Amino acid sequence: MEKVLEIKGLTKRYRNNRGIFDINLSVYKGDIFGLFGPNGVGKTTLIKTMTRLCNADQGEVSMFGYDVFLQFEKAMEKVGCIIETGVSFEYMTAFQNLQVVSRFYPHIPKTRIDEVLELVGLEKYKNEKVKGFSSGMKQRLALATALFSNPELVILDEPTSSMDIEGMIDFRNIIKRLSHEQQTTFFISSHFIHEMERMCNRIGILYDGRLITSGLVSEIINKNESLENYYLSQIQRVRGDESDVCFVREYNQ
Ligand SMILES: Nc1ncnc2c1ncn2[C@@H]1O[C@H](COP(=O)(O)OP(=O)(O)OP(=O)(O)O)[C@@H](O)[C@H]1O
Repeated sequence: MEKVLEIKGLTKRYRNNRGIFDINLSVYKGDIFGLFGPNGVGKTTLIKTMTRLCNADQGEVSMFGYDVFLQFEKAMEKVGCIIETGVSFEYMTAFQNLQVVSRFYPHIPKTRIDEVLELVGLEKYKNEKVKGFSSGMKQRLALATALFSNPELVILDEPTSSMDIEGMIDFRNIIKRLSHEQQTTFFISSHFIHEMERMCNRIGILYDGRLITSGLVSEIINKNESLENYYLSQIQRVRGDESDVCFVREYNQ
């Protein structure tokens, strides 16, 4: 298996002592890796630190064998990202926004604009200004931007947070198709555990800034009824007390 992304001992501590601590993980070609965790556990911090949007205190990150801190441009050459919210120009149409993106990739034919708009289901709205888009439509446009250059690794931070059920299903199908047909590798953060279970083949659980466990979703489901059960058992393990977790279980019955 070809390793596309490797993180070793990555630590970023904010002044308030929050952050991410000693993160170690590997992602392989064609993986759909899900970084799961509730609000505020450090998903965005991890993504920002591994892509150098934030300075790391310690640790190593390599993409395609290149050190992100020492050979940034080489490491990021085949990477597409949406971090926090995708940026778009509100007074331009979806098509014009992608025309702006296309200027950074002069070697890619302009026909790619229509191709990605169709891929994310925005072809009908391509001549509409982004200011009239719903937040789910903006997330689709952000995905089109991230996929424009046909990257081999796509890093997406909470890409479906504003999408409706159709948007989420479309999103899942796009990701699965690209992973299957083109061996595109995905690193996706989310707090939607059921979505992760359906979409990802590998998962890591972040809790209080620490990666408390990671593994293949198929193996986890075989041993536990669901990813949700597994998550609860892992939280219980690290917390060492059962009370809160039992409450969540009972409440769901
Ligand atoms: N610039 C900053 N300075 C200080 N603390 C920060 C900063 N950015 C984030 N934090 C804190 O670090 C922790 C992790 O935040 P982060 O945004 O990475 O979490 P997250 O898992 O992405 O959350 P969410 O799912 O709500 O987006 C939080 O407790 C947050 O308050």
